[in-house]
Amino acid sequence: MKWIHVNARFEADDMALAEELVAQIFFDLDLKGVVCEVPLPEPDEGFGSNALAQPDTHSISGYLPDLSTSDLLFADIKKKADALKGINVTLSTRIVDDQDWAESWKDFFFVTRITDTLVIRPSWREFEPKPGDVVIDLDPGMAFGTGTHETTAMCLALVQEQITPGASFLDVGTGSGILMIAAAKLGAGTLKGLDNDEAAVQIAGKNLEHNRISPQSFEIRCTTLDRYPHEKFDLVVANILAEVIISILPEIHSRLAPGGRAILSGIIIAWEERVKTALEDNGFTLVKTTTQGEWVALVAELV
Ligand SMILES: C[S@@+](CC[C@H](N)C(=O)[O-])C[C@H]1O[C@@H](n2cnc3c(N)ncnc32)[C@H](O)[C@@H]1O
Repeated sequence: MKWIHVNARFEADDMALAEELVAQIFFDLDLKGVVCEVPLPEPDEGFGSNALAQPDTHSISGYLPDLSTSDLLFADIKKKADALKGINVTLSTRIVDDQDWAESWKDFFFVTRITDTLVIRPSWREFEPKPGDVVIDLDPGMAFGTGTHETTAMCLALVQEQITPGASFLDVGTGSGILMIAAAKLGAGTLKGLDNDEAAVQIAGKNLEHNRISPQSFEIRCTTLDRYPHEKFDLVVANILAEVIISILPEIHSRLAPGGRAILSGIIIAWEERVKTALEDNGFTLVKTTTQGEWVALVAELV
């Protein structure tokens, strides 16, 4: 089958907000394989043949099936992109084969050291770990969560910092399962994850198995938190948009064990204060704030 690769290059004063708004257009119109391509610093030396070209501009890409209705959909993307205030979007398209697009995003995913000891290794790249390294082997497929996005990187570092041996862990919006794998390798006891995207649930399960996480120790469901059983967890992580986080704070609250903590990420700086106010309104105490680029991650516990 043929697909139309749609690329939206964009420029704005607030690039994080622009990324979110342009990506939302792609998600709303149900484009497949949506990825954000962000210029990254050059990968570390020593990656040798792994060091492939990186994007030099910010862009969002996605795929439409090449059907008779595709022109209408593309016109809709253009109309919505043109309506974004203060964001200059340039759209381009090209026809590709199914096999090409399923693999093309891999060129932009490298071995990434998140903390002194926590490393993400894409399953198709080679890496020689140092003594003490905790390595997450990942093939995110079409699910979000490669570790290179600031929101995920902050979550990973905070999971490493906040996890206690044997802790029960819940990942709300698990995507590729990257945070569950990190939690398992850093000593969590039981691991539960959920995502409202069935494809993510499948990919996450495969990634946990690939990392030799015992199937008895984890469970991943396709659902939302309001429909999730009322179990208690020592650590709950949610890397979702700020609006969603605010709406599920009561659900998170009721699933925290005494002394438990929540790591909340996916919050652009413009939303930081609103999330902090919502935390207070919902009976949480803020423990820590971290920032990377335009993104904020918060750690909170019950009052
Ligand atoms: C930003 S990604 C985070 C993925 C991964 N946890 C990480 O940190 O990289 C958000 C994930 O949440 C899922 N999601 C979005 N809204 C959700 C909701 N209301 N309930 C459950 N999952 C949701 C999406 O499908 C996506 O996989």
